[in-house]
Amino acid sequence: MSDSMNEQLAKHTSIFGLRLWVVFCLSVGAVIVVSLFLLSVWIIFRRTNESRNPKASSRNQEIPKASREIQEIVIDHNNVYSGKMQPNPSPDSSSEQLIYGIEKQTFIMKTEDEVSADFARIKIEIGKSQRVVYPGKFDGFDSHGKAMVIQGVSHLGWGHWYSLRELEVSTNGFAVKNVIGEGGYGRVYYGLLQGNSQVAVKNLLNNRGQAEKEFRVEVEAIGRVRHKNLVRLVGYCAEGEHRMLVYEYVNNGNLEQWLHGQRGASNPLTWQIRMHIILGTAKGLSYLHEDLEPKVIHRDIKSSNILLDKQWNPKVSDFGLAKLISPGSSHARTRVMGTFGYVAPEYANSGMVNEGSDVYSFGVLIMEIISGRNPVDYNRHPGEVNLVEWLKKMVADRDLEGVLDPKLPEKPSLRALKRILLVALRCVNADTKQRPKVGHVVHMLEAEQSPFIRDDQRPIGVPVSSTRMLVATK
Ligand SMILES: Nc1ncnc2c1ncn2[C@@H]1O[C@H](COP(=O)(O)OP(=O)(O)OP(=O)(O)O)[C@@H](O)[C@H]1O
Repeated sequence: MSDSMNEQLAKHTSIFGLRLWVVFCLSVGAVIVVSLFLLSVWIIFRRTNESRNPKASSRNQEIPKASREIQEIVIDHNNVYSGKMQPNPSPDSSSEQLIYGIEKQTFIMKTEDEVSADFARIKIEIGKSQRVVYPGKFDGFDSHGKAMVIQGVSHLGWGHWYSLRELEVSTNGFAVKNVIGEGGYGRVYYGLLQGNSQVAVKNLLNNRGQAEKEFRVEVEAIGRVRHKNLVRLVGYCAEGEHRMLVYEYVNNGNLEQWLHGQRGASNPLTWQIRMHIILGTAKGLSYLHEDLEPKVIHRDIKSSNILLDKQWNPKVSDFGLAKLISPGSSHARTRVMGTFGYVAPEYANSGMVNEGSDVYSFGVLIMEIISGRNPVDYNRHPGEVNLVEWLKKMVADRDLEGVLDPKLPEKPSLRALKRILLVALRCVNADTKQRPKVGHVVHMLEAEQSPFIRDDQRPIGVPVSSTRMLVATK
């Protein structure tokens, strides 16, 4: 049977005298090639169609009538990023800065996937949105990313749309005496709006389109969130080239000033306040990582980005570098950005960012809060320059009390110190998979700060009655 089949297959055919089995193989190959060709033609046709008419791809998503205007903005947003890897326009950034994120770069790279993830997210958010949209006032961004604002005050779904004039009046014409801070992306002014609400107005530097990007990232990352431990973005302004972000005013400075600056020198933070700040920061972060979809990775957790109110509640600020990660993705690949000393090693090496990178920075922040030392301090002895390395060594040498900030008014119990050091060390674990989730950190810290503080947990030299006094008076 098989012999006769072989014979048949070996016979010569009329097609160039080729044997039957050769003809057979050639036919199968030809069918495969033609199918692949047709498939690719179909894919190209679909892509061209979608890029010409993005609405067509979302035809099946129901978008409330009131939100159509925002959908237009989304489309323009997509144009601005153009769906391609953006080259770094900063010619002077050295490779060292690039790897370690010593200096903030002027661009945030987005891959095509990230852009479409953002795109999809915004559409979904808009679909869900119950907020009122004021049609006909804001025309979104034109294809060059410039805001097209029709005269007067307008609103964009969430938050308040401020006119430049309104913000000028509230900040005394952006007076120097109103400056409350200055970051890599612009100056921050104190403002008093009509109705006496206090705000902080961040006037974004228009550095090769950076203002536009910072503006969009912050609005996308925190425009929609409300949490006691996150600075609230109350509105924004985009007129002509101007891009401004308007936040709730947080009235007690930032943590860096309290740990390393004048404020803390005369009135250092107590152990309880420090623990309260750590817990609140963890809660804010866990909200970003675990309660939002897509989750938000802050990427720049550091003491100057932790603002404090008079009750010592910490509020995480500065979402200009935030990254959104869609459900199902374990990480995003981005340009390494952040602040030297706080950036997780794997992120610095590979550009892969996920919650673990924030957890690492948070671990460094805990160490900074306990020790009162900067994450990197070149004024110290060689073995003490890097806070994480120094602290690990101190723990290995069993000199736990040696890590405490000498400015602390009173020392904590050894047990409380051990607990918080353990949390910090776990957060900076070199293996990102071994780091805890921030939600877990919150549980660990809450267990530690339970009202039933045992005697051995009481700060050294502090009577029982004052142990629970969390809010110190200044
Ligand atoms: N909502 C706010 N309320 C009160 N002060 C604020 C507010 N936002 C910012 N500030 C002050 O302005 C300073 C500058 O803020 P900004 O976020 O621009 O920069 P930064 O985080 O200090 O630096 P960089 O952006 O370069 O990392 C803050 O450190 C803080 O002291």
